[in-house]
Amino acid sequence: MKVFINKRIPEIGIHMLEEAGMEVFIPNHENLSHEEWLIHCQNHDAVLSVGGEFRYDRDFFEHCPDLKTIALYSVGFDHVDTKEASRRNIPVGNTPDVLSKATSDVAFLLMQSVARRASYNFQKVKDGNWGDFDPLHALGQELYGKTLGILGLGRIGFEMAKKSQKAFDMNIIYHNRHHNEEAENELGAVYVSFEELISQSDVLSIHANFTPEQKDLFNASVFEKMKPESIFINTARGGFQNEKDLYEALISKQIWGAGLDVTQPEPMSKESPLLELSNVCVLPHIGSATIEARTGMAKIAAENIIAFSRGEKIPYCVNPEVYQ
Ligand SMILES: NC(=O)c1ccc[n+]([C@@H]2O[C@H](COP(=O)([O-])OP(=O)(O)OC[C@H]3O[C@@H](n4cnc5c(N)ncnc54)[C@H](O)[C@@H]3O)[C@@H](O)[C@H]2O)c1
Ligand SMILES: O=C(O)[C@H](O)CO
Repeated sequence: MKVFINKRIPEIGIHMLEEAGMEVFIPNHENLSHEEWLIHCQNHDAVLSVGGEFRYDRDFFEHCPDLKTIALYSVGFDHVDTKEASRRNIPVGNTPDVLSKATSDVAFLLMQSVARRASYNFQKVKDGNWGDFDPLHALGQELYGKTLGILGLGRIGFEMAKKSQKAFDMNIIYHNRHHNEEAENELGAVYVSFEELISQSDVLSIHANFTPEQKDLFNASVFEKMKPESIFINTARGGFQNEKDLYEALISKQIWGAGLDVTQPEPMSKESPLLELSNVCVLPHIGSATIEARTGMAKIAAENIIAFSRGEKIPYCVNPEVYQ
């Protein structure tokens, strides 16, 4: 099988594919145009797809009739029309679990950074403005015993809830498509409605999978129902937040602060007004950026393609209906 990888991944993944007898092609420059990417997909049996900038939609599939499988180098698959892939008998794989700890670590890091005003204080040091010990200045808030609300309590949400409870004895409430019994039994997590989630959370952290219907779910009407001391965290997808409304909510002190690993669009413009606010911390989509997670992702993506090449079901499949 001929496999196209649009960006270099940890060597282990490439090695596994080559060991299994595949011909692997990786372009020698990374910023592929849409057209270049499409041509490579047309000329290969499988694509190991890194990043979310290329969309696997109906138009894509029409242009690539010979592509047989897609192995995403991500757990999120919001850039793939999975129904269309299934209709064309194309199994699509993702990389769950191996990045749950790393990504939830980033949500946890953002929660603490915002609560203790890390961006603001770091900027002061960089500006040569260390300042005297001041009992009334740069005060953050403590997280102990507060309520963490999770939207989308799946794999990553569970890890975030677990570490927040262990570290800060936080109460966990959540809203999900279905009850998460493990979280209810192990962490005492309480299922609430979306309205209760937004009005009761001291920290609200998004860990749901993004779908187009959820675009701008967090908009002015939601922010105004949140607590004035609440912290908004998003490590899922930037499409969940209306950034203009988020900015308004922050400057009008409807909420206390925001920590984002994902923005809309990505990359965020350096002119974004959100970057001027001292109660905001933005990271450039680094949730899974650890050696361990990225290595695990490379192995899983390779396993998906190898299983496909052997005529087996791919082990991590986001469109299982393709096998029915
Ligand atoms: N920042 C990063 O680098 C990074 C890294 C990994 C994953 N992610 C994002 O995190 C997402 C979650 O990953 P996961 O492995 O935990 O997925 P998961 O499928 O285990 O969990 C997601 C949960 O969200 C729920 N859900 C979806 N929409 C919802 C809604 N509107 N309301 C309530 N619940 C909803 C689902 O039922 C599911 O239980 C991914 O889809 C991806 O977009 C980001
Ligand atoms: O969905 C994912 O896995 C991330 O966004 C990339 O690591």
